[in-house]
Amino acid sequence: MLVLARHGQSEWNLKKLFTGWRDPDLTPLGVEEARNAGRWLKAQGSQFDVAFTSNLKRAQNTCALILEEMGQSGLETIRSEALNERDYGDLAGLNKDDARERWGDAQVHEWRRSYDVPPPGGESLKDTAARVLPYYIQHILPRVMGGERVLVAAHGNSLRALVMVLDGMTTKTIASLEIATGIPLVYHLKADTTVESKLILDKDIDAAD
Ligand SMILES: O=C(O)[C@@H](CO)OP(=O)(O)O
Repeated sequence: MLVLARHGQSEWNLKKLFTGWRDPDLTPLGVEEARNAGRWLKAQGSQFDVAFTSNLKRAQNTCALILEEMGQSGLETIRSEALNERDYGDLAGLNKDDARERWGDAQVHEWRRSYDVPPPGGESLKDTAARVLPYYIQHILPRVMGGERVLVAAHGNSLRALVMVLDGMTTKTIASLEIATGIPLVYHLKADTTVESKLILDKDIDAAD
């Protein structure tokens, strides 16, 4: 089992600022989203053998809150900057609405969602994939294929890079993929490492207990 979870809402998500490698913490809502993700996973009967997260605190804290809700605080947790958010370069810290006013909707959308157009001074999704995928193949996938239940708590664009490959999306269809904060994606893989099943663990799942 491989569970991908984007961090809960961050302070800069709330302020609509490009974040990238900057390191804001979760908002109170983000903390609640992370805890809910843990509750839903627990209600589903899931447990983990290892967790991976980035070098940024919004993902690390999301990881810790999920594990805490599952009664698994202290689980082996491996941090790597390979799982960090896309580096937003010169856009980091700018307001997304202000950026649209300055450069236009189409240009800003291209920087945010195209596959291979990098924001000024930053990484395209292709550049992000060039560090996320080797890390996935070398460090995460062997543990999933070894039968371990693996949590990856990371970021919108580092997870888009991974989901693109898992779901067999193209450089065009990836442009419309959005990953919501705090909604776990639960994958089971076949022996050939392709996807057997995918469940989006959202609020429709009954987690009353
Ligand atoms: O600002 C960021 O780092 C990311 C994720 O919040 O934004 P976007 O959705 O624009 O890629």
